[in-house]
Amino acid sequence: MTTVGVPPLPVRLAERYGAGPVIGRGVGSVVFRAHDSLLGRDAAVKSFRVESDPRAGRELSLLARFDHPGLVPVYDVEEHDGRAFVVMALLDGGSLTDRIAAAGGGLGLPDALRTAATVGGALEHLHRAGVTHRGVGPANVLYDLDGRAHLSDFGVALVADAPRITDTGLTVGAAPYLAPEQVRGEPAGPAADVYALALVLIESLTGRRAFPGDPLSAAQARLDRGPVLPEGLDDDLAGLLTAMTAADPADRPDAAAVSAVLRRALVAAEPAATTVVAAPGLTTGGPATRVGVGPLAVVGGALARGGPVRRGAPRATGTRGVLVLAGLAASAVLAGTVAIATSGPVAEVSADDRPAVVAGGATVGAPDTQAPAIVVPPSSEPAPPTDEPEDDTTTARPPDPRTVIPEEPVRPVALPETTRTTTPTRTTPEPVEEPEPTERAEQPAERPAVEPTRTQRPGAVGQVLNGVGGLLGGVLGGGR
Ligand SMILES: Nc1ncnc2c1ncn2[C@@H]1O[C@H](COP(=O)(O)OP(=O)(O)OP(=O)(O)O)[C@@H](O)[C@H]1O
Repeated sequence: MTTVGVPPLPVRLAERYGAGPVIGRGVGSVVFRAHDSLLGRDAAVKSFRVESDPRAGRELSLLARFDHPGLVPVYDVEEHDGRAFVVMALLDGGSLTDRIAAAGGGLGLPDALRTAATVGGALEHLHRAGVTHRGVGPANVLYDLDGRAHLSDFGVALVADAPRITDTGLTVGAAPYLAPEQVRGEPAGPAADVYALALVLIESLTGRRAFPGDPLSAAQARLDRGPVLPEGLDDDLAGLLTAMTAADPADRPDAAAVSAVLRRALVAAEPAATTVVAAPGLTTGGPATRVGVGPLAVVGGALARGGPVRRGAPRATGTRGVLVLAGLAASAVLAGTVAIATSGPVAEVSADDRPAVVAGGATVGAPDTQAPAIVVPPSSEPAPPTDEPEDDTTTARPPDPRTVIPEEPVRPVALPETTRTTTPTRTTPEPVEEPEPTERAEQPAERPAVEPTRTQRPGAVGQVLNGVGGLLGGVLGGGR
């Protein structure tokens, strides 16, 4: 068995785990297969560099305390010689990225909701423990062989919370899923995870990024407007996605409220899967039919019934946004990942406008008070594609036994006052027939179901982007 590129396991782990081949690589990390000789099962080991610091070990040991069905189970951890080793369950079912790619035009509504509800529950668990994930994205949603979704990489988020460990090569956010406040370089709390989950759900439903295009224009777009929602969504789901992607993090529902609504939407959608074929962009095929999730009884302006939500309200862009985006450009964010890394000077900024991009490419200070650092990742080889069974969501089938059916009656979900008073802005006339795409970058295989009609104005950020765009050439990838 070849173990090329696998860092040597610390003695204690080596006594129990036999290292196997590399499964994949992230930004500054390697994941490899291992065999647990004690329990006679395979596992996955993720290794990444951390400060050689007693705190690293202590922070890592907290990982194994997280126990939630929506999180990747962590079996063991150790810090040795400046490297962290996280032994976790081997999830051989591929990632949500793989599933979306295999489905071609988006997952069916039940499948998309099931995954989103699971991730929402995992986020609720993490947030209650005071941990913000900061890396929510399809690549970090892994499936076991029974098809259950698990949010991975939460350990990295935890370790990244330790200021002294943050100076190392840890990923703190996947560019395509960053919330506006992260793009602007403002503190990123749990609301950023909620925002990212909304983008993940939209992508799951449509098969396309909510903000397509290269990382720079995608970053700029989310400062200007909300995402375009999939066509045919029930008003409740559209309202939920609108609330989750509110420009102001304080206006977003928390993960608990989100997962409650998603679970109920899933319960309503499951039986529908036996009879309803969704509209284009929501399933892999079939005649267009409106997709509903049933009466969710969600209160609050953004979530209440009352007409489909199509947003696109212009958003103010501050100086920080300019600086962070400039950092994004200048640092050539390979594979669309915004990362803290160990090498490469990037940019220097004033303390007043600190987007957490500092010379040397490392971030200083607690991530909760800093923006993602922008650097060239030391290693970002794409993980090999994983064979993933394609979901046939158009096939009639009984309700999925994995669905969590809440026993309590449907209850209103309280949202922040500010959310309730949010007035969604329509940007798309209804009904939409054969809309002409307005965003041409990163062309999807098929025409988006709904396109914004608002023309983006470059503004300050755009000017910066225009200025640095030439430097980038074809370096920037599409992100994870
Ligand atoms: N528990 C696991 N079981 C099976 N495969 C895994 C597991 N954890 C990660 N992988 C796979 O290993 C590869 C690298 O994962 P890793 O978490 O290091 O990178 P990433 O999440 O893509 O990026 P980053 O860590 O930089 O955010 C990915 O293809 C991922 O699907």
